[in-house]
Order: sequence, then structure tokens, then C-alpha cells
Amino acid sequence: MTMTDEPLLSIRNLRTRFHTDDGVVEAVDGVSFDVARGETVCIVGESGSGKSVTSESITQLIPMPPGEIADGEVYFDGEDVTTLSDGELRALRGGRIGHVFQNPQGALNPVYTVGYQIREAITAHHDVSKADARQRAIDLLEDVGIPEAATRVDDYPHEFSGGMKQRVVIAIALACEPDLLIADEPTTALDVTIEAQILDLLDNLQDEYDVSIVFITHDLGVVAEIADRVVVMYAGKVMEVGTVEDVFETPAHPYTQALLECLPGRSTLEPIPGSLPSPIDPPDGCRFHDRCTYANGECSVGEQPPMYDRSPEHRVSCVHWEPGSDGLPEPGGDRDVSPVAGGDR
Ligand SMILES: Nc1ncnc2c1ncn2[C@@H]1O[C@H](COP(=O)(O)OP(=O)(O)OP(=O)(O)O)[C@@H](O)[C@H]1O
Ligand code: NI
Repeated sequence: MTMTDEPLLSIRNLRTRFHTDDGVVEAVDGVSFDVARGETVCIVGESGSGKSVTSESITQLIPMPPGEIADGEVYFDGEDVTTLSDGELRALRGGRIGHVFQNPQGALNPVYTVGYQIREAITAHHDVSKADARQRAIDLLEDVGIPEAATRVDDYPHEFSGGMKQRVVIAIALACEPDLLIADEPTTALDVTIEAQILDLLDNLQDEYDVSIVFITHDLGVVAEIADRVVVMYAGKVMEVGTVEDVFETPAHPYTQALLECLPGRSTLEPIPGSLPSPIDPPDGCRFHDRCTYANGECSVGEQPPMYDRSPEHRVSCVHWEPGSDGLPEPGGDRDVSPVAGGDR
């Protein structure tokens, strides 16, 4: 068996919940997907669908308590990392798995130079001399596109613009040459021009650093730009998984179709009518059924439907795609007939 055929990351039936005064929040409820080596997987879905909790469960960044990984496995390079000790998890984070978050301001310490912070990221995991770590910090700043890196290395975070700060954060995340980079809405706080530059940068770095990326966004425009594969989440469940072509050209789940209708240039700019169900007392059947114009009696009973194969790479959790069913009317041709947003709600 060659090791490289096995996915780098394999999340199986992950369930993460939070114990709150109002009850148990089922934030991530049986999520499974893979990330292959060198690929970019985007997790997309509305606010509250469980994207961040899924990604933060990988290295157990969620606060525990109130959080709890109640079930499932997270295989990273073949090893179930849900069973690691706190020390092993600390070594994993910032080591083989780097994180980048939405707000670069919060990720950097204002009282230390960026060079110091990059050196710390390196020396926390590797035994290198201060001089070597400093040179490595300069190289990293160059790699993430910071001009005059050799002098900028001694500057403090407030001396950088928002976009440049996020580049520094990316440099820190890459400092130990991780196998996996987890980026949770890394461009949401930046303006669109800077966003495009950061997306380009990540694309280039992916090749240079040979790193897999899990990228979280609620913006399908960003997904179209950078994803190899897409995981569509809704209310703690995976609704659809496919290649970027599958999801954009033959979206199968009514939720995915509704999300696509909200893209600029499509039939509507209105958000999907209705809102996410309560994560404390989620409805029976498909979590999306009360917002879905295709829903029938079958959709509101039992469990979330299993993931049915449309092709080996393209899977969808919807009763209309049960083997032998006809599926949904083809969404590709006439975009004016919106399955959800065009309904009379
Ligand atoms: N510490 C916590 N305590 C209680 N509930 C939480 C906690 N963290 C997250 N949740 C809940 O878990 C659910 C999933 O949240 P999550 O942050 O993963 O959503 P998301 O898809 O990342 O949304 P957004 O696009 O707004 O970032 C939500 O209902 C949220 O309120
Ligand atoms: Ni989030």
C-alpha cells in the first residue's frame, strides 16, 4: 500500500456539541469528509451551520467544556487525533497543522515584533538557533509577499496594514511547513481587492509548500476561485460533497442550489428565505426541509437522509436522490426558475 493514496485528513461521523444553560447544542452532527494531499477543500454554508466548529474540532481548539467531541474519528495521516493527549495536540497545532483565522489583529501579539512571533512559532516546534530562526522568518515574510522582509521583520503588528497582517499570520501558520492549513474565513475582514490578493497568495503557497488546505467561507464566489472540492454544510450536517465542478455545474441538494441562486449575477441577491433550525432541538428528517420547495412528507421524518452517490466523488443527502428516484429538475439551464428563492414565501 502506498501511503500517498490515503487521504491526509479523514473526518468520520464527527459529533461536536456544547453543553449550555439552554440545552445541548448539536453544532456538528455526524460529519464525514476527506481531504486529499495537496488539495483545497472548501466548507461552505450559512452562518451557524457548523463550519468553524468542524474545523476547530480537528485539533480540538474548541473550548472543552462547554464543548465535547461526543463521537467520531479524525484521522490525520492515518492516526486518529481525537485520542491525542494535550501535549500531542499542542505539538500538532502550529506543527503539522497550521491555523489562520478571520481577524489577523487578534492572532498577533501587539507587544512583540512580527519576526519574534514567527521565530517563536518555529522554536516552539524545532530546535534551531536564534540566527537561523530569524533568517527563516525573513524567508517566510518574503514567501508571503511582504516587501523588504529583511527590515520589516523587526516591525510591530500595528506597522502593517490589515492585508499585510494577514500575510504575517499566514507566515506563522506555515513556519513549521505544515501538511494541512486550516483557514477559517481568512479574508472576510479584508476588502475585496486585498481578499483577491490573499486568495492568490494561498494558491501559490499551496504549490510551494505542498500543503493541503481546508478553507471555510460562506461565500461561494470564493469557493469557485480556490476549491478543488466542496463540502456544503447546513445545521450541523453535510448536505453535499463534490468537486467544484460538480457543485457549481450540477448542484444536487436544494440547499446548494439555493445558495448558488444568491450569487451575484444569478436570479436573486436575496438570502434564502427562512432561517436555520434550532441547534438545540433540530427537526426530524432533512434539516433543510422547512425551507425547501422540493420537500415532501418523506423529508420531515426520520433521520437526515444518507449520502447518496451521484458519482464516486459527488454525494448528496437528499431523498430525491435515493437510488431509483428521478432527482430534482435540472438546475443548470433556466436559472430564472429558482427552486427556493423563486417560491412564493
Ligand atoms: N462555545 C460555544 N457554546 C455554545 N454554542 C456554540 C459555541 N460555539 C459554537 N456554538 C454553536 O455551534 C453552532 C455552529 O457554530 P459555528 O461557529 O461552527 O458556525 P459557522 O458555520 O462557522 O458560522 P459562521 O459563518 O457564522 O462562522 C452554532 O449554533 C453556534 O451557536
Ligand atoms: Ni465560523
